[in-house]
Amino acid sequence: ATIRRTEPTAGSGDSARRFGTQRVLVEPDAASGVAVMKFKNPPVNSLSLELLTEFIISLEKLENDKTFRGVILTSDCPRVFSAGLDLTEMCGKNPAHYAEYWKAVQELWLRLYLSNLVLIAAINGACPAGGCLISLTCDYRILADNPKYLIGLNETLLGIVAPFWFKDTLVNTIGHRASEQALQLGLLFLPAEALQVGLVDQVVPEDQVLSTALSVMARWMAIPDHARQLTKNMMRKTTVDRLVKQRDADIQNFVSFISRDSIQKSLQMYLEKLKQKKG
Ligand SMILES: CC/C=C\C/C=C\C/C=C/CCC/C=C/C(=O)SCCNC(=O)CCNC(=O)[C@H](O)C(C)(C)COP(=O)(O)OP(=O)(O)OC[C@H]1O[C@@H](n2cnc3c(N)ncnc32)[C@H](O)[C@@H]1OP(=O)(O)O
Repeated sequence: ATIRRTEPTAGSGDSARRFGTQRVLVEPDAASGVAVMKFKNPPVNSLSLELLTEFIISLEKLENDKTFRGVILTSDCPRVFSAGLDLTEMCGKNPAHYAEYWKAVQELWLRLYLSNLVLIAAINGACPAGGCLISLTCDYRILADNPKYLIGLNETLLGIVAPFWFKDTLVNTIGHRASEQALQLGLLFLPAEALQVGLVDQVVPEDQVLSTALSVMARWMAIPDHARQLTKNMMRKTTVDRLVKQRDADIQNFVSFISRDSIQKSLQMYLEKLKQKKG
């Protein structure tokens, strides 16, 4: 994917010069050092290999540009933050594809979880599974107060299992017992429930999600970067190292698990159910 620059919006000067790729729009504001990164992979921002790749490229570009200290992650698709991993990448393909795909999922999580940037999730839509994982890698989560916008790691509902580093990320956020129950039951939380269990930090009216994210960002960016980054690293490095130490084994584990006939059947049935839902 190539990074494309788009013309700055009228009268906005350089700081609003947008860039991005086909599926990841980046609206940087150099004056504040904050960029808004919007997923644009309609209809549901499913995390396809292309979106994962573009996401990693755009994140790396922002991390390498010292103008930017904070990034707000949000969706350009209505009603959905991200539907999670793209199910079509995990069924009906071959082991080599599964390995390539999973490596990209690992890479995105590794880069987000230990990012030196302040990352705030402005969750303006449904946020299941892989979408929830992305929000969990952020430093702060704001969810729109819409009962249709459920959030959680619902993998067991599909007959699959969230890998240990998904689990670790959830445990680090809501604690062990709450995670144990949420993961086994594949819980999708309503906004008020997500707030109560600590899965999100704030629930606000839908039209205030971005403005709230911008004001929270200002608070986090008031902290000296180096001290905040060292603290974030201290909090998260043990969790990250668990995957780093066994990335290849994790890929092999994913490939053998996802390739099982029973798992393939579950995923196919789940995809069919999603399509029937519309009928
Ligand atoms: C002990 C450990 C052992 C092993 C573990 C190790 C390895 C195993 C690991 C396995 C993987 C685990 C991690 C998996 C993470 C995931 O993210 S799996 C994906 C889970 N996602 C979901 O369950 C969400 C499914 N989608 C929805 O619920 C809804 O689509 C929505 C609420 C997000 C939006 O609803 P609507 O706006 O009504 O849209 P539609 O449902 O009509 O969908 C529109 C369109 O998009 C297709 N689609 C939806 N979600 C996905 C998806 N995730 N991937 C691909 N495609 C998706 C849907 O089928 C519709 O398609 P069309 O009908 O328009 O063709």
